[in-house]
Amino acid sequence: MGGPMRQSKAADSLYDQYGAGGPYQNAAPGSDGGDAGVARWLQSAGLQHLTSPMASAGIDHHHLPNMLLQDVKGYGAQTAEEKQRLFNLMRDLNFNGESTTESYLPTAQSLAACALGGFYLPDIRGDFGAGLLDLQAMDDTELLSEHVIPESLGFSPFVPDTSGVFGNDLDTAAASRQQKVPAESEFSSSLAVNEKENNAKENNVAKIKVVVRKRPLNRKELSRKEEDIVEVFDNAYVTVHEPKLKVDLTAYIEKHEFGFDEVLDENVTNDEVYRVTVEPIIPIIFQRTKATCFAYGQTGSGKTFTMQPLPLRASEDIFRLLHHPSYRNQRFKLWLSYFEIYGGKLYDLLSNRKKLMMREDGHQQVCIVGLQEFEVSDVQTVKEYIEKGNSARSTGSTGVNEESSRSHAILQLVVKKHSEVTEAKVGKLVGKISFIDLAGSERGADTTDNDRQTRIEGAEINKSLLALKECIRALDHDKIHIPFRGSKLTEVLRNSFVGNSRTVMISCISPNAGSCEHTLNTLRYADRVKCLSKSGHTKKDQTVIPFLPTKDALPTSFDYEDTSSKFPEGNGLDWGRRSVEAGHSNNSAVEFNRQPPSCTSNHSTGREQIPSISNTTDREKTEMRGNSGGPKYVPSGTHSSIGKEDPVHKVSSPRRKSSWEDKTEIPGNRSRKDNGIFDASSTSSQRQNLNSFSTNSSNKELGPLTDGSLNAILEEEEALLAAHRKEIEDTMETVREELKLLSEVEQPGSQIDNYVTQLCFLLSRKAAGLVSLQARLARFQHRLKELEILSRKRAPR
Ligand SMILES: Nc1ncnc2c1ncn2[C@@H]1O[C@H](COP(=O)(O)OP(=O)(O)OP(=O)(O)O)[C@@H](O)[C@H]1O
Repeated sequence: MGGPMRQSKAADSLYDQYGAGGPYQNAAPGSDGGDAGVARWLQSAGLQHLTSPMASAGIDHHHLPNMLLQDVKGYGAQTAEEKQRLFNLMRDLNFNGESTTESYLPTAQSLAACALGGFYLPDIRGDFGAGLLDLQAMDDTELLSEHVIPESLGFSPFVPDTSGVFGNDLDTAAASRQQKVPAESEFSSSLAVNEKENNAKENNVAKIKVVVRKRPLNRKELSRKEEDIVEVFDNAYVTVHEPKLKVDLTAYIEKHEFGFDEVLDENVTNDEVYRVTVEPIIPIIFQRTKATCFAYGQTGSGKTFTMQPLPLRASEDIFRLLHHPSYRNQRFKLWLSYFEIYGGKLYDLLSNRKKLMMREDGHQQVCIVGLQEFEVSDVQTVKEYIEKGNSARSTGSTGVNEESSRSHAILQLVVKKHSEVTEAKVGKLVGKISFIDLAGSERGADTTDNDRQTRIEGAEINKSLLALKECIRALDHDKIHIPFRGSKLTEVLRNSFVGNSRTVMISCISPNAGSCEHTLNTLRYADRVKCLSKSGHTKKDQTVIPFLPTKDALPTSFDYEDTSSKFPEGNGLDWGRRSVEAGHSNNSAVEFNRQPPSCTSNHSTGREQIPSISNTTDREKTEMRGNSGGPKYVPSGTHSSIGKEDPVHKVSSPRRKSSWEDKTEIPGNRSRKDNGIFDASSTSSQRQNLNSFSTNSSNKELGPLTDGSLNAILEEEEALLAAHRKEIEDTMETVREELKLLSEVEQPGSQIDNYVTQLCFLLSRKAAGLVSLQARLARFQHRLKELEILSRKRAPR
């Protein structure tokens, strides 16, 4: 990288300026101009005030590195800007005079000093050599440690071009930069601009962004005349009007308000979703960032609908950047992989669902052994891989969604830098983005319903969603310990979360009254992710304002009259408290009134600024309405949904999800409920489970199917299968030996005694193997029974 050519060119140009022909003729490094020369260098960098302490120690350019140690020695560069100038100066020295003596290598001390001062300049790193000043690489061994030409970053098509050199060939720009040494004022101002740009880039993309997307009412909901109870306003707030019944059967509305970074209503297109979620992250993927975008929400709320277009859009923009003059000479390539986590196990969706193993290397880097990565160089290929992967996903049918995801699907786009000579596969990670389509959040309910397999699936999903939330929260609080080991999902994502990371959570919600409880749970989950965030603003589920119906209102009807003006906030809360005291059994009201004050008081309005890059995308818009085939939004009717339970969640056996196109509603799902398969008890037990996702949820609320027992059962299952496989192999080996023995004994003159002894040995071996497998099987059966008893204890029928 950079290579001797570049250095000698730079050295020549610097020598022209500082040495032979330049204004500082006597100051050529290594020359006897020595002290005066160093003083002039410092002056040229606006650091003349640093010369006096040096003078007493005898000025020598070898002392320059020590000047970074002001924290230790009490002199030298004091501010980040001074340090930056000093570094630039030393870099220039390195190009020029130092080549005649020894190269400057920063000492551990100077590095530490930089770290202490919070000083990190990516554009300096490369000039000192690969990774030498790469402080980020210290806690992130996986990332690229080679020099990525930094100048390019300012010219990203995603960042407004203020430099005026956008579009110039990189080499030309670099060469002109090397030849031109700016005058002092120019130097300082360009430095300031760079610093500002870097800060702006950092700040524009929040570390964690929580976005809510509401889908329109679907055909089935419309035909049932379900109410739309979700109201979005100001693109940042969402109100859920929860229909409720009092003990005397009069209807009222509880209003729950939340605020997030973005709230997208039912009219928002997938294109706009991309713009506010993933698009701002793409340029920083090229700046050694690992990003994660995931969709969370109940089944049928639109996670897959939302997630599926995103990787394709992202790859379009990544390709655009790869071909941009800034990057096209960098030998960057894009790689794609797609796998799913199903029942705590990993499967490669692009490799016939090959089972994958997760391993941790010595540097605690998680490797997915056997995962196929494919190099992609155009959008069409990306699309084909995504379609292939989608068709291999495990899905089942729920009452809400005919093709419901039963797994977490993870699609990763990885930018790697390849060296000139090595084979194709080898490349250093520059940055990556993972897209995760999570399984339906209500799957935790499956821990007590359905068959055993579905319960285990549900428990695993439940556990992983809680673990994910815990990890995100820990990350946002810069906690040292991130509980990655909480689940397979978080373990797999570990690499994406450490170091320079960005996370976008898209919470998908359904608008219909029947999904109210799930919608609230989703919003509370999202709120928990953001609520305690020091960077996040969250207008919390802040009021419980009962709508008291007029006398002639039917007990089962409600409307959306905004009661906040009639009832001051305090009244709502008081009412809520009274309802608890009066033994009101509604969990939501109780839950709400237990909200920690820290959350409810956090009403900051500061929203993150997402740089607008819409002028850079002239792609066809994918309209959510119209060409998507999805249902059109229709204003809610007046028919009541109070008392209706949430649609069914029974799942069918796994099938493949054949979705690239939108899916259509299957009316048949409803009749299953009508047939009485899904009775009230199942719904109430679901509700019981759903409460474990509530605001105050913690892992212990998962009940008996939590970490210990679930992990144990999954491990035992794994061990049983492995033992069975080994038993088959051993048996086959024994059978081969038996066949050989038989053929030998049939030979004329064979020893029958020998045959008897050997057969005896082989049969005992076979029997021992079978007994051992039977014992393991019995143990496993026992564990399953225990699990079943625990589940039933938890949700008595
Ligand atoms: N914003 C939207 N606009 C139009 N249709 C939508 C929207 N969101 C979802 N849909 C439609 O709703 C149905 C369910 O969506 P989807 O499969 O994305 O749900 P999901 O949350 O992924 O469910 P599961 O967790 O069960 O997989 C699909 O037919 C989809 O086309």
